Amino acid sequence: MVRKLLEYLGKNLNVKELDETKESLFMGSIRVNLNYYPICPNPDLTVGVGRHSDVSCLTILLQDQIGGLHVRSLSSGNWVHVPPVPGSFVINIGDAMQILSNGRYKSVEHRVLANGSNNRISVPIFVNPKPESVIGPLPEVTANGEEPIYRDVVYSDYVRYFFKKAHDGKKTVDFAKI
Ligand SMILES: O=C(O)CCC(=O)C(=O)O
Ligand SMILES: [Fe+2]
Repeated sequence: MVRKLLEYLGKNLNVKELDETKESLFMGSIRVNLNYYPICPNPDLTVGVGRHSDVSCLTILLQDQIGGLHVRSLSSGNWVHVPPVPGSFVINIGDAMQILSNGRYKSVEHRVLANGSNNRISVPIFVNPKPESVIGPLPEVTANGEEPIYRDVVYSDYVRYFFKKAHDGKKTVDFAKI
C-alpha cells in the first residue's frame, strides 16, 4: 500500500518509477511508534501531543475509536478534528516529502488533545528516507528550472534537529530552507 501511494505521489513529481535510489529516499527506513494517552485529570490544562509535523515522507496512522487528533487547515489555519473511522488509516504527508517535492506537497501540522474520560491508543507508522540519505528537492522537480527552496540535508541531521527541541508547529522545515 505504501509503495502504491508513493508511486502515485511520485508521478506528480515526474518520478517515473520507484527504483532503488528513490525507494531509499521515500521508504528507506520505517519506524513504528505505540502511543498511549492515559485519561487526563486536567484536559484543559494539558496537551496530548503538541503541534508538529512529522519528519517522515508519509505517516500511516492507526487510531482507536476515541478521537482527539486535529490537523491544521492550510487555507484557514483552523484546527480540524480527524474523526476515527473504523478499519481505516489516516495518511499524513511529512516534512521529508515536502523537502523532496520542493514544497509542492506540504507536511500537515497536527496535534492531539488530552482526554478527560478515556484512554487513547494510536500507532503511527513513519515511512522515512534512510538515515544516511541526503534529501533535497528532487532533480525531477527542478529539471524545468524551478528554483530549489530547500538545501540538501542529511536525513539523520534533520531528525536530530527535530528531537533536540520542543514541538513547535512546522518550524523544523526551516532547518532545510535556503
Ligand atoms: O496519536 C496520534 O493520533 C498522532 C501522534 C503523532 O502525531 C505522532 O506520534 O507523531
Ligand atoms: Fe505526528
